[in-house]
Amino acid sequence: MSHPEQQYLDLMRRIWTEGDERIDRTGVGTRSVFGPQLRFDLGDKRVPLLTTKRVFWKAAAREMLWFLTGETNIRPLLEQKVTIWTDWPLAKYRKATGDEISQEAFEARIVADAGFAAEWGDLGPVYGKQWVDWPTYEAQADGTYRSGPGINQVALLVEGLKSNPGGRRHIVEGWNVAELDRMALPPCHKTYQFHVGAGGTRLNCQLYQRSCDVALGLPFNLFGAALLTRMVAQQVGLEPGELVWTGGDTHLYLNHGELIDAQLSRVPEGEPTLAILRRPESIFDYRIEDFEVRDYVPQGRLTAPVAV
Ligand SMILES: Nc1nc(=O)c2c([nH]1)NC[C@@H]1CN(c3ccc(C(=O)N[C@@H](CCC(=O)O)C(=O)O)cc3)CN21
Ligand SMILES: O=c1ccn([C@H]2C[C@H](O)[C@@H](COP(=O)(O)O)O2)c(=O)[nH]1
Repeated sequence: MSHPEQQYLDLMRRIWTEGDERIDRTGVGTRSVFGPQLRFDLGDKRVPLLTTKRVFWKAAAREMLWFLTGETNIRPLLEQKVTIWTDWPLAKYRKATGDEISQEAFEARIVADAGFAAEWGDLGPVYGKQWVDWPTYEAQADGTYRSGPGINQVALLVEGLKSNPGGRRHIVEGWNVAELDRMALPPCHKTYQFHVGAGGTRLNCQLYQRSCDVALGLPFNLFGAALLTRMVAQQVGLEPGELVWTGGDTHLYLNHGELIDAQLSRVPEGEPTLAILRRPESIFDYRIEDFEVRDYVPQGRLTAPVAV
């Protein structure tokens, strides 16, 4: 049987050799395929964490925990030294002020100055906001609308899986059409659907990712989705089942060639596992210390520039 990671490498090779080339929004250019699928068995604590390069899984885990807090400001991420979201607020700040501040100085200022963070560190109503506080509106007698209570999709998901495991509506959705224009980036990993299988014992998850940066984003997104599935499974008392990942526009940036050549020359080895050390009271009470990755011996780090 081939290593599960081989699916990732095969996808990478297929996009690089057969992908359709185009100029994308960022101006960098991509090769792209549409609609691929990857499947990973999450049983026996297995986790889709790439071994053909070092993936900073703690950054992905901290990002996932940040989503679950409903937070949309990058400040709490930066306080934990997670810098993957800095580029967007930084570009906006530079453009608005003409100040060519360095990334490090911008990040330091977001951490040091709450007022500055409130003004420049927010990404708009992205993932976290939609997941745990999807806005609602209530019609008034005079025909106007006022804000209603937010909807916590994640809490409803956990409740729904417990009360109706056979349900076909276990979905967490990030794509709030009415608010897309206020988001720094419309959600990429936009839909998570959960499914209870294997005679009611296992929790499966399918993630639909409308747009995927295979070299930089996908390694994080796979780990994040597996982590979310594991947390939800633990909360509802199910064994982890399968993670199905489906991509929309699934691409490689043209300036990622060096990383791609290096990674495709490597062979996956080992079987990392993810242990959750504690069962918190709720899906919202996990901490980074609760997660331990074992048997992770990745090959060397590979870096590539992120397209903004
Ligand atoms: N073009 C693009 N690709 C993405 O993957 C992406 C975006 N934009 N925009 C929003 C978020 C931010 N994400 C990112 C951004 C940067 C890295 C990145 O640079 N990763 C490096 C270093 C990670 C680290 O130092 O912690 C890596 O080697 O994986 C990964 C995911 C995923 N998303
Ligand atoms: O979690 C994420 C977030 C973003 N991406 C990538 C996918 C694209 O390369 C860009 C987003 O650009 P759009 O023009 O909005 O599609 O970010 C990712 O792979 N994973």
